[in-house]
Amino acid sequence: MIVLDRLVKRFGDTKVIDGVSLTVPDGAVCALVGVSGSGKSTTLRLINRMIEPDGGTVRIGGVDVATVPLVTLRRRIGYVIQSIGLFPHWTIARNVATVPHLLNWPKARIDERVDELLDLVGLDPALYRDRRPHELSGGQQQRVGVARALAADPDVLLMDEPFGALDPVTRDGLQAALADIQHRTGKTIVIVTHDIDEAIRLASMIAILDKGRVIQHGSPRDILTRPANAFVSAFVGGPRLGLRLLQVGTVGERAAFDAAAAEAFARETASAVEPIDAAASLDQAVARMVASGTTRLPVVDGAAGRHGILEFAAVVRP
Ligand SMILES: Nc1ncnc2c1ncn2[C@@H]1O[C@H](COP(=O)(O)OP(=O)(O)OP(=O)(O)O)[C@@H](O)[C@H]1O
Repeated sequence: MIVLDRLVKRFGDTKVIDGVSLTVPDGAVCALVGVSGSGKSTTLRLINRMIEPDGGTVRIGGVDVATVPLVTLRRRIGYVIQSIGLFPHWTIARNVATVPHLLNWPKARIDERVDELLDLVGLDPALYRDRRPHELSGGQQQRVGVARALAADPDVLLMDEPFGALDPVTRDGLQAALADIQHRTGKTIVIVTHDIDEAIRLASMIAILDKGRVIQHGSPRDILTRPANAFVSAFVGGPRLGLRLLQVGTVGERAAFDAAAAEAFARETASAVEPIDAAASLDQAVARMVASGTTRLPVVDGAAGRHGILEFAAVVRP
């Protein structure tokens, strides 16, 4: 668990962090969102002591980070930034192994770890291990940045606009890869983004910052359905609010599972309509409906062992 307690940071006369308190549970993905200059990056950098606070504390797993030697802290906290910062003359393997080298791991253990991590971020070790950074695309380099941050198996991953510079297709791919990595490793992740859609897609909790303060935090659904004030409402809402609400709702919540629905399921699947998983989001369901020109989809709820049907009318019901 990461606990930020009444953090304050001044640069000159300006208080850029003004009493930030926030608790990020183990295994959560917390997105810090807000407009430019609201203090997102500064908050992130206070967590791993890239900068020191003027007031307040950061505790990770109950330990005040101010009491932990910096080398130990860097090992326990992975850090990924937008501009990647790979060493250009080093191979990809050497870049990924930056921290294990510092820790003097034996060569065989380093080699094994590098291959495991390249696999994890979706880069074939045999193809990429011995290349230099300039022989990779921006998206591939960013994957290497994530692998490097995970090298010493940190409990916490801090990410500062990691996908900001990428084209939408590459960004989608990397967001999915990150969600998968988080699912498999259970890391606690704090990610800075100014993109509320990225936050909704990746995060289990969102903290909205404005002028160095957390003005609201909660699940993506809470933030969308119960914005604390007009600022949050304008920030998360606008013309795309309806589409964002679809992202935080699941098929299972809106599908019917009674006897009639089970019969409709059988009819639809008999005519070769592919069922959708009850855990899928409603925007995925609507996308499928639009693409296949239908207003109903058969639904499989694997967890509860039942079949049902999702009608478009149930999706748009308030
Ligand atoms: N080293 C520094 N010296 C002086 N002022 C700084 C320093 N770092 C940040 N600031 C100021 O602190 C405020 C918060 O900056 P921060 O980078 O945390 O914002 P942000 O929300 O991450 O913004 P962005 O989305 O533009 O990256 C800004 O007004 C910035 O100019």
